[in-house]
Amino acid sequence: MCGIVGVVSNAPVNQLIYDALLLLQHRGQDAAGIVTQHERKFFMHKAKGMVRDVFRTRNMRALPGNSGLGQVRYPTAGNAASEEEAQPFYVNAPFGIVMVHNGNLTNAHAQKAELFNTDHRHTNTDSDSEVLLNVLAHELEKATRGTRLSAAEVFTAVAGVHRRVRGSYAVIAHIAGHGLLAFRDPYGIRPLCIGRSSDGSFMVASESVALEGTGYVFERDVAPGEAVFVTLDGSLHSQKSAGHTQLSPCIFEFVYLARPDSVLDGISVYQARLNLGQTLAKRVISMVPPNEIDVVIPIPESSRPSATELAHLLGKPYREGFVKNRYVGRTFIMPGQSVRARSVRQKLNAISSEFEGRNVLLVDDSIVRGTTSREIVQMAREAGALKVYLASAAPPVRFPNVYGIDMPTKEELVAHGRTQEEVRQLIGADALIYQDVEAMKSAVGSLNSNIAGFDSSCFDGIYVTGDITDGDIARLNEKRVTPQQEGEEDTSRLSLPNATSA
Ligand SMILES: O=P(O)(O)OC[C@H]1O[C@H](OP(=O)(O)OP(=O)(O)O)[C@H](O)[C@@H]1O
Ligand SMILES: NC(=O)CC[C@H](N)C(=O)O
Ligand SMILES: [Mg+2]
Repeated sequence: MCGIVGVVSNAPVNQLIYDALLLLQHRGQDAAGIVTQHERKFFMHKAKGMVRDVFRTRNMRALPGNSGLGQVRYPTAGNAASEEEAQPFYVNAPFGIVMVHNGNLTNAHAQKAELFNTDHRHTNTDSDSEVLLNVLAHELEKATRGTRLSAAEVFTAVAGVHRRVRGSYAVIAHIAGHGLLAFRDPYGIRPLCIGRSSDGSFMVASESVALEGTGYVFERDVAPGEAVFVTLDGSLHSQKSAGHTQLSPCIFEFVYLARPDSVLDGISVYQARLNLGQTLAKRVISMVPPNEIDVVIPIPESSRPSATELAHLLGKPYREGFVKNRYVGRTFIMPGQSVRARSVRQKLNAISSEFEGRNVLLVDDSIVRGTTSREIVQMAREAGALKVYLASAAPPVRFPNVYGIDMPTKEELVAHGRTQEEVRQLIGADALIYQDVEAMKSAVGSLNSNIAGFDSSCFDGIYVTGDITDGDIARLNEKRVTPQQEGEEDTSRLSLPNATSA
């Protein structure tokens, strides 16, 4: 995941894009970038870091113009450390295009070769997004050969992109002098929505929170396989540009990635998390007698809605036993395992009085590598808990994600190849209760009957774009450079002796 935003307005957009990126910061903390357009010229600033650190006043002043786009990056392809892979990406022909991408292509290697061998286009990084931009540019060149650019040519080009690329892609591109283009892959794996302000200007963004927080009114989601083109004078054109489409959003957006105050594809993320808490309550009651639980404690931040609902249904007090340092970012989306492990204790601290002499039920939204849960269970014991039970509002994460979440190999997932009992021992809990896969799908799916299904591949191994083989996964990881590969100690796989001696 990453956060993306694009705007066509009749007033300067630099501050507006900055504000929207701040509202999407939870989707990417590694790099940020903005491009604006003024008199057919693009102005860009991008760098590694969070939005507040990347944009100083002098950078903001150098972003003039009434249209533009931006991104916050969470690297899931190429080199996490590379400044050059921060987005937006730019190509000068045809017309001049800048683009931001949320998602991951699963055939970037093949497209890169085709770009080089057949289209004679050079890409200079290992980013799949640079490949995607060059495919778009090539298709736009083909569609406009000998004609002027209008919405029809733009949609022909996007149809060409759908024919060539596979994987997940929510995209916003700006074509110099012409307009803003947004499109979503045929499965709508990553979210994208569109809104309008009272003065008639448009915003396209990953999540509705970015619209609401900047004074825009949510209008609708971009449909899977649909392309939307807003010309610089503010007229909107849209067309379904992909053949077969089937809305199958990533269920992990509802579990963890998105902000709870967003509504994605007609589903309130907050309500989805409450529902997950309800179904989890049934599992908890079947595994731990409620009279053995004194208190329900969430692991901040994302598990809170599920934990409140769970506590309510169990009839147990809900208490805040951990305080989160708000200046430490989200641990799961940090690149590199050792930095993630260190961050858990920097980020969360226990309030001993909530634990002393009590049997506590800790609730998290998901257990991925097990980094958070193992530390937290130890901290609860150190704070004086008698029994420490752990419940996860999501089922075990057992399969790699290829659509833009940083879970590239199954080996690093704590539940891969292990029984629930083995995971419990590793984490050191007295009981471990996971959500059931089907219960998760119906808890979220019941909130919008128009959604045929979800991409739940990290839980069930079913990839909505078709079979993904171990070879594909290995190839996707071939070009990845993580901080570990740049010299950090690799502690990505939890091992049993460490866990039990703790
Ligand atoms: O098993 P793990 O590999 O540790 O990953 C899972 C944890 O990571 C996330 O928290 P994070 O700190 O990223 O964000 P949050 O504050 O939104 O909960 C998630 O909410 C879990 O707590
Ligand atoms: N997670 C994402 O959406 C990342 C976009 C792109 N694949 C990158 O790594 O930069
Ligand atoms: Mg968390």
